[in-house]
Amino acid sequence: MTAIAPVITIDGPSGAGKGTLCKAMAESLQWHLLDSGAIYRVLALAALHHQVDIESEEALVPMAAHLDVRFLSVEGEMQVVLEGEDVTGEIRTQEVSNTASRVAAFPRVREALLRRQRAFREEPGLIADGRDMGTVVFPDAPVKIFLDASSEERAHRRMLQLQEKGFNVNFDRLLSEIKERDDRDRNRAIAPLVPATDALVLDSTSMSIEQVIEKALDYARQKLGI
Ligand SMILES: Nc1ncnc2c1ncn2[C@@H]1O[C@H](COP(=O)(O)OP(=O)(O)O)[C@@H](O)[C@H]1O
Ligand SMILES: Nc1ccn([C@@H]2O[C@H](COP(=O)(O)OP(=O)(O)O)[C@@H](O)[C@H]2O)c(=O)n1
Repeated sequence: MTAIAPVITIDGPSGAGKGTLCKAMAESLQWHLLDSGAIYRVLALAALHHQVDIESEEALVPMAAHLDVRFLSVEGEMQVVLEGEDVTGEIRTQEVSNTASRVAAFPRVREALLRRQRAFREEPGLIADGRDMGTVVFPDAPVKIFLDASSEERAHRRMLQLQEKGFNVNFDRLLSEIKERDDRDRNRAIAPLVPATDALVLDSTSMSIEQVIEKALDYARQKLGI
């Protein structure tokens, strides 16, 4: 039997710091990176571009199955290309964030995206960022981390991040959107946002980025014996 590449899954709610941690771990270990949220975001954007009804699972499933998306690495940064167009910035807007969490609630949409996500599993290993990486997509992953933080802290982080990118954002609106999205992600019938039973739960509310990276890398190295 061929050995399959190891996976480190990082799941958690919006703004917990998953993307930041995954990028740092992928760089440190020189492993591949899967940003599964970006796939749901691209699907949401494609639906908006093509005026597909985002309430219609029927209409979304074929889009998900045939999504023409490429993830490129340009000077160490991920570039997202949808149907030949660079949509790296556009998939991070609040409208796309909210639409992504709505299309992600449909079971057959998730099913249609499973194989695409699993294809990222390649040697020497994969760092997988999302909501259901440890529970559904890679249940056999040897290292699973669930990264959390209070909703206020996450909204604050997201506000600073969006402001840095030049977006004009209101904290109260951001907080209520984050809570609404968390509720939808946590309470959906399929692949809800919940820590895997064998995940290390890390609350980053009072931790710096450096502390989170150090703790996660120590834990992963110890579990993998590397
Ligand atoms: N422990 C932390 N303390 C303070 N800010 C953080 C921390 N972790 C991440 N951030 C910042 O919060 C923002 C959201 O982080 P990100 O990695 O995009 O979260 P997620 O992928 O979970 O939505 C980024 O601007 C990031 O730099
Ligand atoms: N594995 C995943 C990843 C994202 N998603 C959905 O996609 C949305 C956007 O994911 P994201 O990881 O880019 O979101 P942020 O954490 O960056 O805010 C989430 O709110 C989820 O609804 C999902 O359902 N499953």
